[in-house]
Amino acid sequence: MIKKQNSFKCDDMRPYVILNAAMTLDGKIATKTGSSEISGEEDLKRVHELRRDVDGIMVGINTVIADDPRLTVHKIPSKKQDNPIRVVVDNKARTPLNSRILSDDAETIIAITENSNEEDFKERHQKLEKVATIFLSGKKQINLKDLMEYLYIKGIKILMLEGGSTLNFSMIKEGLIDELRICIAPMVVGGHNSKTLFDGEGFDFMNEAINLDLIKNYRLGKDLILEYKVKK
Ligand SMILES: NC(=O)C1=CN([C@@H]2O[C@H](COP(=O)(O)OP(=O)(O)OC[C@H]3O[C@@H](n4cnc5c(N)ncnc54)[C@H](OP(=O)(O)O)[C@@H]3O)[C@@H](O)[C@H]2O)C=CC1
Ligand SMILES: Nc1nc(O)c(N)c(N[C@@H]2O[C@H](COP(=O)(O)O)[C@@H](O)[C@H]2O)n1
Repeated sequence: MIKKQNSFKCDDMRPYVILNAAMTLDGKIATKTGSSEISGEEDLKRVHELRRDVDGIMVGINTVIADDPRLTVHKIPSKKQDNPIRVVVDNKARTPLNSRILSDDAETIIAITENSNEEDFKERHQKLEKVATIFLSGKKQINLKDLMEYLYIKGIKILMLEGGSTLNFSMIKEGLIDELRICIAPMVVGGHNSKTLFDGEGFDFMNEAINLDLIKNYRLGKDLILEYKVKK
């Protein structure tokens, strides 16, 4: 159980953030059509043990729309209390009301902007308010640092980030990721439009890169697991 370990701490008023993802050898986290079943059975078990051990789990809205994830602990024996609080980063309140993430398996927090020019924004906001906890922040884009502070105050001390690639890049660029646990599957799918582990706007030069320390690597079934700490 990782909750009891002291190494999962950061100095700021924010959760310790672990990015977990599965990618193909060519760095893709989904194919060009959005198909994303990458991990082998053993890796999925590892992922669900991690979900059980964290306080919260966060994804971007495009992941909710593409995958309709549950984000619960359901691949290992578990109780309802094992499910982490689910968090969606969703500027324009686009989370579909029939999403599995809104099930009563756990609390769901949807972070949306304070205002949006989008048609029906207010109406969508009001509907979501009835089925989820709403966190308001930012004018056009969620302020991720404010969101992290809010989650910390809510009691989320360890947060698992489960993608997708746009949110992954924003989080690491803002210095909000502490650790990465990456499953590399022995597969190649190609495609210049296929999502990679980090997309977003990217950096211009190598000297801007985020540097990592490899702390652990091991085989798990057919897959390779790499664990890194982000150098501060
Ligand atoms: N293999 C794996 O391990 C995983 C694969 N995936 C795959 O990733 C793909 C989705 O990734 P992607 O399309 O990049 O989308 P994301 O899931 O990263 O969602 C990105 C969206 O989040 C919203 N957002 C709000 N605030 C921010 C912020 N501050 N920074 C960044 N984004 C913000 C924006 O949407 P808006 O402005 O509209 O609100 C943005 O377009 C899917 O195909 C999914 O299957 C996902 C997770 C894991
Ligand atoms: N670790 C991992 N391996 C894969 O192969 C994946 N496709 C993902 N995807 C993430 O898991 C979500 C689905 O979760 P549920 O099983 O529905 O709870 C998906 O949305 C991605 O965040 N992860």
